[in-house]
Amino acid sequence: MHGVTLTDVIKKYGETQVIHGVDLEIANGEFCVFVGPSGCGKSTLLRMIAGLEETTGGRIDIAGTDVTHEDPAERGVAMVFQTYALYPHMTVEENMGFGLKMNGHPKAEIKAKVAEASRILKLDEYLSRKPKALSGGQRQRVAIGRAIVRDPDVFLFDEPLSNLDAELRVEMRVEIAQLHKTIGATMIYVTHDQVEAMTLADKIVVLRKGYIEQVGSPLHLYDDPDNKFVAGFIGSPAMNFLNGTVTNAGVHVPAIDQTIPVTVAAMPAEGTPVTLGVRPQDMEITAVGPLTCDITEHLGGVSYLYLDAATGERLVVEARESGRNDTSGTVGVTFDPACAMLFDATSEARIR
Ligand SMILES: Nc1ncnc2c1ncn2[C@@H]1O[C@H](COP(=O)(O)OP(=O)(O)OP(=O)(O)O)[C@@H](O)[C@H]1O
Repeated sequence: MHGVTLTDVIKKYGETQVIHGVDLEIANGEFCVFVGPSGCGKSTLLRMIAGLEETTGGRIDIAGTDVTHEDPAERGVAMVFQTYALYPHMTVEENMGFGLKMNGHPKAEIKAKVAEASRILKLDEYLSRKPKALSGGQRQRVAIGRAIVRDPDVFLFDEPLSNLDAELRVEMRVEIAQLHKTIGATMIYVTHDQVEAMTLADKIVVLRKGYIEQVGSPLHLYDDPDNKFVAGFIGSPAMNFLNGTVTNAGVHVPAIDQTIPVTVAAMPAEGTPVTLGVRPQDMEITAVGPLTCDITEHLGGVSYLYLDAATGERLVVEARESGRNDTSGTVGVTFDPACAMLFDATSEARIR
């Protein structure tokens, strides 16, 4: 396999360990997204693959070669950063070709490679402009172009869209997906935006506190999360979690004053506290129940209803916009018990 392999990779800053023995295989040509909350170690792991951070323990292989202690330039990777770091006094064309020029590549070859990158990224009409005469999205395309001309085995992206406004983010997200389709290279992409992760990734790696929580395709993580953390992180709005207790009829959930006939193979003993998880999309509002509607957000096609329970727990329900989501007074919720997931109240592991 000629992708990227991490074997028991560890990072320490002095006495502080921030990456705790990560094992991961990224196949050749795969689009892999590292996702997780701030401080979970995504950027550190990416920078270790790039060779910008020293690896304290374990091994990193790229394209079949152990690169753990190689210089960044020897690894066959190209990185695109959040800040584009373009040279302000150079044109787009010069910016894209600069790395190759420094490495002594012949002029004709540089011109051809820049032309090819410019064609892929639709930058032809901007080649003679300076960065200050470009929009944020165009600048980021130049930064990507600078990576493309180096023809790397692996592209590394560190939150490349986080400086762009919402509309441009969506546009560039689609362009990056197209780029991956066009050139088919292995790409590793760091973001804390789960929508970016869901839409771009072949494979998502969910990180938390320097550990991998779960690895899988976007839909696999959405449909079959291993624990409450992954279930809550993947999916928007986030999954609802409610406290419950196992009874002989299923799981009693005080917040909604219902016993849900959940069937899992490994049902804990009666009386065991558990957490019940149901996605906002899987719930429906009913006319009668113990929940108070706090706020309704109308998004056009759908609306989100924020409900308060007497237990202090909150729920979000996604409703199809009908123009008559009358939510004055109290309401209830209903859902197919087959949609509900159960988690251990203490360890937060999924109970299947
Ligand atoms: N030079 C350093 N010295 C000590 N600790 C560090 C250093 N750099 C990063 N860390 C710690 O390593 C952990 C991982 O940081 P990292 O930047 O990789 O997180 P991240 O997931 O990329 O977060 P963010 O989304 O906020 O960028 C954090 O707890 C951070 O405080």
